[in-house]
Amino acid sequence: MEVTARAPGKIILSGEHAVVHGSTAVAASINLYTQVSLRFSNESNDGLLKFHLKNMGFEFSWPIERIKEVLPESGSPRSSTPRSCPPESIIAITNLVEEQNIPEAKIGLAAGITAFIWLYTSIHGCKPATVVVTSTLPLGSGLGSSASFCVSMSASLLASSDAVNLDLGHQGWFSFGESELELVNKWAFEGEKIIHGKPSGIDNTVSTFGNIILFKSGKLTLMKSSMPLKMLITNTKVGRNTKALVAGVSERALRHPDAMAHVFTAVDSISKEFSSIIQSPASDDLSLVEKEGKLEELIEMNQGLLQCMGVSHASIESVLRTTLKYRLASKLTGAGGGGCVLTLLPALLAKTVVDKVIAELESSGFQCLIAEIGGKGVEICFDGSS
Ligand SMILES: Nc1ncnc2c1ncn2[C@@H]1O[C@H](COP(=O)(O)OP(=O)(O)OP(=O)(O)O)[C@@H](O)[C@H]1O
Ligand SMILES: C[C@@](O)(CCO)CC(=O)[O-]
Ligand SMILES: [Mg+2]
Repeated sequence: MEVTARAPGKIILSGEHAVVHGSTAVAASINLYTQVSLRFSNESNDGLLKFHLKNMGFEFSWPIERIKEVLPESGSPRSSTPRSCPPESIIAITNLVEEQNIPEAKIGLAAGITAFIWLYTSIHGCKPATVVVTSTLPLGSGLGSSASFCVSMSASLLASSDAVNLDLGHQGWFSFGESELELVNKWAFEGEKIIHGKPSGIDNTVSTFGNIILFKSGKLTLMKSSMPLKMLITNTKVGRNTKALVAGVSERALRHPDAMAHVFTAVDSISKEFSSIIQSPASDDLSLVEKEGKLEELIEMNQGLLQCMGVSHASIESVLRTTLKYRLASKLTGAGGGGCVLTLLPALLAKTVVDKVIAELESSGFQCLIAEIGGKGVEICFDGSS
């Protein structure tokens, strides 16, 4: 039997970085996905754990016996009890990853492969299998590729474990029940910790549950927007690493605790106001245009505070200057330092203007897309019946 899971990427509308320090943030799923397929091999077969990154053309494999030797604890997996990877296991897994001789230019993948080995061996122990990953998300660009990788991985592993009871006769994509989703989210968070260092959990949570969410200190509230939220996403194509950016903000907060506490509080207020505006119905008191005007101001204020945290970048500033020429408000999304920028496209904005902004951004070498936001979270399907 083959089981496949797919989990969406995300945009953060307000509150990245500050959310790691306890502030409120607002995030939405987008219609770009990571997909993971898992098929167990016959015990008598080649005795390998195979891991294919299909888009990138990489095929890695480890003899099961070698994994048992390096990770003796993997003999007793506990799929229903999410566990953090202890430092000694990180060292052991790093050895397994290094044996694969990943090219230097792709060394960022090592973190994802480490998370895979931890999740696989913790949930399934030492069974031979083939795991194939495909993704339509750009990696390391702020759209939550690491979280959607960890969520789709955890979902495919759990769907084929004793921890969840599923109807194998299901046709096409279907969703887990609430308690299974919670378990997927917890395991994915353990994977994110390996990739990110100190994640807030917002990325894996929105990838698991989909929708638009309000998130604070590990707790989510599902939201419904009462207004259209059309977002232009511009990828600066400047590579960066969330772990390093998150650590940089924490170091700044240690150096200037008072000032940074005020920055985080200001972001908290911005996220709360943002969520109340998008949820409140348009009325005579506040028309759609007025609501959009307020959101634009909050977006600009949030970007200013992100710059204050030290996570903007020349490429991000360049996108902001271009969109400002068209009176459009933008902010970085995700960890910053490059990666993607969000621009609110007001509902009544003429298509000719949208086309012009996109043309100008793309002529500078950036890549634009308009994603659908707030769709479903993680889903699974059996035997390619999608
Ligand atoms: N499809 C994938 N296959 C293997 N590893 C992946 C995949 N997607 C993500 N990763 C891992 O996640 C890393 C990127 O995560 P990172 O958190 O830096 O960026 P992001 O998640 O795209 O952006 P953000 O965290 O700002 O939303 C990659 O370097 C890799 O280790
Ligand atoms: C930068 C950050 O706030 C969001 C990354 O998408 C990190 C996190 O919350 O884990
Ligand atoms: Mg990430």
